[in-house]
Amino acid sequence: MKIGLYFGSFNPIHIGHLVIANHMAEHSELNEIWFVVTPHNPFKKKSSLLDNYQRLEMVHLATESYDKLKPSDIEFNLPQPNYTVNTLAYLQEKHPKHEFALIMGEDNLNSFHKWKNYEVILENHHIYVYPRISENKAPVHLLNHEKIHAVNAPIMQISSTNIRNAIKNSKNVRPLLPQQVWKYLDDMNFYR
Ligand SMILES: Nc1ncnc2c1ncn2[C@@H]1O[C@H](COP(=O)(O)OP(=O)(O)OP(=O)(O)O)[C@@H](O)[C@H]1O
Ligand SMILES: O=C(O)c1ccc[n+]([C@@H]2O[C@H](COP(=O)([O-])O)[C@@H](O)[C@H]2O)c1
Repeated sequence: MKIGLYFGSFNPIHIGHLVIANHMAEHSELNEIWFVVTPHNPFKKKSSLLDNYQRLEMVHLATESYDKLKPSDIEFNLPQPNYTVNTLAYLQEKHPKHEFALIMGEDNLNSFHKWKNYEVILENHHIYVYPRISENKAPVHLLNHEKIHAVNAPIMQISSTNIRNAIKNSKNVRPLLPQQVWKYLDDMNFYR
């Protein structure tokens, strides 16, 4: 099977993430999309992060009615911060018959050349990149790389950071989140 790995902090998962994952599941050769919930992105501070299992629960609630979208807690027991190259090696060993590709927004491709062993990732995996509005452009050698594929997915200007800030300021964020995720967040008083 061809699996698209959608790595993220998902703090919280929002409809921007879901629209992209569903687009990839329906309009590419990928059979399934796995949302890999990252305990600790090497480039981000951990302080504003909800607990791993609470973020995983939100991904579970968001994806449970989609056959091709699955949550993954594979990074929970791997060393932190989580370097994607290590997770990919672990996954490939665990599932030798699957072919793993990465899904990432243009914002992540801009800094991809700073990721640990990014050349090794590119040697072994295809990367599907979808458009996001960002100030920087990715380096040309990456944009033209044979393993990097641009995907014409819709652009949604939503971010988890804006959602967290809006909740803190008592704004209504309900349309930006899958309904079950909003209810869970609200019941648990998250991000207030
Ligand atoms: N609105 C969106 N549309 C498409 N992709 C998105 C969107 N928001 C985030 N992504 C992508 O989803 C992946 C996981 O993102 P992440 O969990 O960091 O969400 P985020 O909204 O960017 O979070 P934060 O604001 O906390 O940095 C990344 O590859 C990121 O580029
Ligand atoms: O491997 C790296 O060096 C590396 C550097 C920065 C980010 N990543 C991963 O990229 C993913 C996207 O993270 P985020 O927080 O932007 O959703 C997440 O899984 C991070 O662990 C990985």
